[in-house]
Amino acid sequence: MSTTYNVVLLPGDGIGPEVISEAQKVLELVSKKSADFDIKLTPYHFGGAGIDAAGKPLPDDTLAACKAADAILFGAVGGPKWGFGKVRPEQGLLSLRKELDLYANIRPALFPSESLLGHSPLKPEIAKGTEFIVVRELVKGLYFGDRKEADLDTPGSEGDAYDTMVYNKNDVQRITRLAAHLALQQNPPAKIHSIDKANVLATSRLWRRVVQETIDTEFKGLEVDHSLVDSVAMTMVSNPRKLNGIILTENMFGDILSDESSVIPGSLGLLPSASLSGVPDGKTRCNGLYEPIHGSAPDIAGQGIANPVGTILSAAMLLRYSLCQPKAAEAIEAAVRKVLDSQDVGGHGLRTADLGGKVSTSEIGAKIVEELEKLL
Ligand SMILES: NC(=O)c1ccc[n+]([C@@H]2O[C@H](COP(=O)([O-])OP(=O)(O)OC[C@H]3O[C@@H](n4cnc5c(N)ncnc54)[C@H](O)[C@@H]3O)[C@@H](O)[C@H]2O)c1
Ligand SMILES: CC(C)[C@H](C(=O)O)[C@@H](O)C(=O)O
Ligand SMILES: [Mg+2]
Repeated sequence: MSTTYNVVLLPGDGIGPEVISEAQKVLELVSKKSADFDIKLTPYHFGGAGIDAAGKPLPDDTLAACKAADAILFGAVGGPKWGFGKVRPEQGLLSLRKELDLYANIRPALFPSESLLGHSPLKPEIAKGTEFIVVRELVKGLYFGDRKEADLDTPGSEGDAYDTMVYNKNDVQRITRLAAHLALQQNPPAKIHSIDKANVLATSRLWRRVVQETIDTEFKGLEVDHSLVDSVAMTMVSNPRKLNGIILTENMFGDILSDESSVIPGSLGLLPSASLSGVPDGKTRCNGLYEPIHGSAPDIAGQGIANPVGTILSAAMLLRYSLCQPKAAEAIEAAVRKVLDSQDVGGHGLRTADLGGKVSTSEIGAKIVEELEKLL
């Protein structure tokens, strides 16, 4: 008997709906071709689209559907229409991560195709062979601590504002365990690079000690080193292979370092992510939200030129981690690689504008679907 998986689609704002629509076609094909399972895809309002439709970025029916789903595929939220006012699209994303306790954000910075090397702004000999996965703690830290907005309008107000970074032992232990789990899935086990700012921050001194103790007591034999975030930001673009393995870090550092990592393969539009509430063992279905690491890109929204690869690779992660369908995930990754490696009529790679090509979002999506059809 065939299983039906319920996947919620959150297209969101800006280029979100454009890239989600291509990933949707990929998941529909996987569903059609499988004898064992069906994927039911249902869209809901979220972000700015949620504010417009229901007055809040995470409408009640969207939250209820996400809680009941097997997985969520998300595009991006935000944009100048909603700005940085009291009700912001981004608040919906933070609430959803918190509501589902999606504490582990996995952001692989691997080359989906070696043929991209020539497009990386880094010299090929520097970029080649870079393979690391950023594991970012996602529900604590500066994003969720006590905060105060500045009052700049009341005469006499000093206009002070603050955000507080809070971590406790349990927060650091559980994300370390997940990073160790991912390290152990590689052969030989990957090295863990824990990143902090222990020379300044109390939360970082807690982080460094608990990471080390968790590895020493529960994962003997795994290698871990500790570095400061400022120098790692430099290493990432000067000698990125030094970071091969697992980069383990807190919420804000992980946000910044993962965008920086997209420079290595050449575009922010290429990188996928999974946000999980538990360890992905490939057997137990794991409630998760899957999204490209980029935002709503207001500068190119509506032009049909956004790169959908990061979202399509996020759909592959969804199949692997939440639906336990590794073969379908591998087929999608192979189809993406095939398309990025192939040439269009002008002799250039089949690429969107961010990678120096002229192909549209939907043309790349259709080509990936065509290749996938041959592999499933
Ligand atoms: N997960 C999310 O929903 C998410 C993530 C990051 C930023 N945002 C929001 O997005 C809005 C815009 O933020 P930003 O401009 O700083 O970051 P952004 O990631 O949207 O864009 C940064 C740059 O990368 C380019 N880019 C991004 N994705 C691309 C793609 N798929 N193909 C080709 N080019 C791509 C954009 O054109 C832009 O030049 C803000 O409101 C921000 O809060 C949302
Ligand atoms: C939109 C914003 C809240 C979000 C974050 O900072 O986590 C984004 O930048 C991301 O990387 O998913
Ligand atoms: Mg970000």
